[in-house]
Amino acid sequence: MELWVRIPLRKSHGTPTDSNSEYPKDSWELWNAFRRLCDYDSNLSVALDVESMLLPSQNSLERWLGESVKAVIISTEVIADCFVQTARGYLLTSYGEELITRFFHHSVQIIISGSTLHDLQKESVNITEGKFSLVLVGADGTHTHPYKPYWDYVSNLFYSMELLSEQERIELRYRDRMCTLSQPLKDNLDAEAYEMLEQDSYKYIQYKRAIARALKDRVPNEKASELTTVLMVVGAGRGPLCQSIIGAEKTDRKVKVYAVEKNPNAVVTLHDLVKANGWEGTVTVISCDVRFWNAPERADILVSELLGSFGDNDLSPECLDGAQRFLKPDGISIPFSYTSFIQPVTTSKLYSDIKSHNKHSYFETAYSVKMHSVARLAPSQPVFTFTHPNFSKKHNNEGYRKLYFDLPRDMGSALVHGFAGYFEAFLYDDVHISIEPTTTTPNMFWWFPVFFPLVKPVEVHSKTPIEAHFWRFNDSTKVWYEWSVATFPTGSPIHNTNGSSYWIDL
Ligand SMILES: C[S@@+](CC[C@H](N)C(=O)[O-])C[C@H]1O[C@@H](n2cnc3c(N)ncnc32)[C@H](O)[C@@H]1O
Repeated sequence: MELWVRIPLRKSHGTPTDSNSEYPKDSWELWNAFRRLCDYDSNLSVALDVESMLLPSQNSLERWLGESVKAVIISTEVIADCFVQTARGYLLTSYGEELITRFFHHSVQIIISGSTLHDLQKESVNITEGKFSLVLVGADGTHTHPYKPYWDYVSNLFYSMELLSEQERIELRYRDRMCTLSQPLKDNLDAEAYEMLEQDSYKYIQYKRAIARALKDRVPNEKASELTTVLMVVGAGRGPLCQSIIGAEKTDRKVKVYAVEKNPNAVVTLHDLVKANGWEGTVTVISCDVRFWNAPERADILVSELLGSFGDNDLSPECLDGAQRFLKPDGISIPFSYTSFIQPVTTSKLYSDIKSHNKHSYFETAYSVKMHSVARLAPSQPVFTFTHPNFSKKHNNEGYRKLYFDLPRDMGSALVHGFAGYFEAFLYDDVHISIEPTTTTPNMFWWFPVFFPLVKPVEVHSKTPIEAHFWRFNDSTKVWYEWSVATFPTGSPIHNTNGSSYWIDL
């Protein structure tokens, strides 16, 4: 059985609960109290009752996008308020337009309730003005159904929605589908994964830009015909970064490239690529794990793309620590720095999906997911930063961060189901790639965000910051993250202690 609870969309200012009334001022509190009593049962959803098109603040509405909202109920009276009578007839105002279209994007049903308020025979008018103009009567002056104008209102909003971009259409089938994070160090990527990876042309454009700048800075114009720059591609895959280097050769710099790759299947394709392009004199293919390779000479530039959705989670720090042995003391690493970010989110959908497995370890695992039904509760903040090369003898790749997130004041309370994770990487100078929402590289699609769930969702209030703790640990065989929330009065236990549920093999 599925139960949809009809909740009015209401939030007035002031304290969440008025002491004189049983009814909370913020109807989200009502919903939250009820589903908490039902232990966050995933068969419980919301039908939001829009009482007026004079809506609560954007921030408070935002919370509902992460909740399991199945329907939005709009009464004919509310819609009638959107018809403003003018000298030329009726015009529709844009109140509520954004709310309804945002719910359309989440496949929420719109229910029209109440009796019809427009006597269309008398009020037969043609409105063609403005964005929301509608025809209230058919060409022959009749309507097939008395609710047609209300249906027209809603469908007009639907048809005036912006079309999805090509990329959004491709990504539709990945929305809110969680996958365990790949481990390209332990496992070998298959041909399909390389195929997808290589389609992300914007990433390679940025690499090409970074490599060209680094080559020019390394060798001045007047020495371009004399000096040869040695580049090592660490984790060359099937060769697109070698192509970026050769493409960057338009800088007229002479280059010698070592392409190191540990996946024997990718190495076969890499050899073919070198042969097909006649690069034998420029590119040497090395079939080896870079951590155990003895390079015949030192490199000027290390080029790598060993980044996971959370930056360091594909163990780029550990691999590049191994590779910098053969980098010249003044050598360059592309990327030279990367940072992970987290932000607290409400996402009933992902929480229910994890809960359905009925296994504690699933709540202590990070997932890659194209988040869609999600409310981002506060701006993201940096967690771990790694810079390369790092010749300091003391450095280790463990880390700990305590972060405070403030909910917007007008948001009201919210439920945190976990954290969305992202990365931003600087390749060379200011050339960067990012999936962090405020600095994201447009049209890059290979990396989806990471989701770190919480075993029990944590309730937070706008006056109390969310206190999050993140750790990165390693031992001789693996790397893992631990995380917890210590927000008063609830908080959470530490997740994934000692990497008991989720880890990345070294
Ligand atoms: C994300 S893919 C990137 C491939 C390619 N550079 C590109 O950008 O299309 C990472 C590649 O690094 C390889 N790799 C990971 N760790 C490595 C290591 N320690 N030594 C050599 N190759 C490694 C993987 O097998 C994989 O082919």
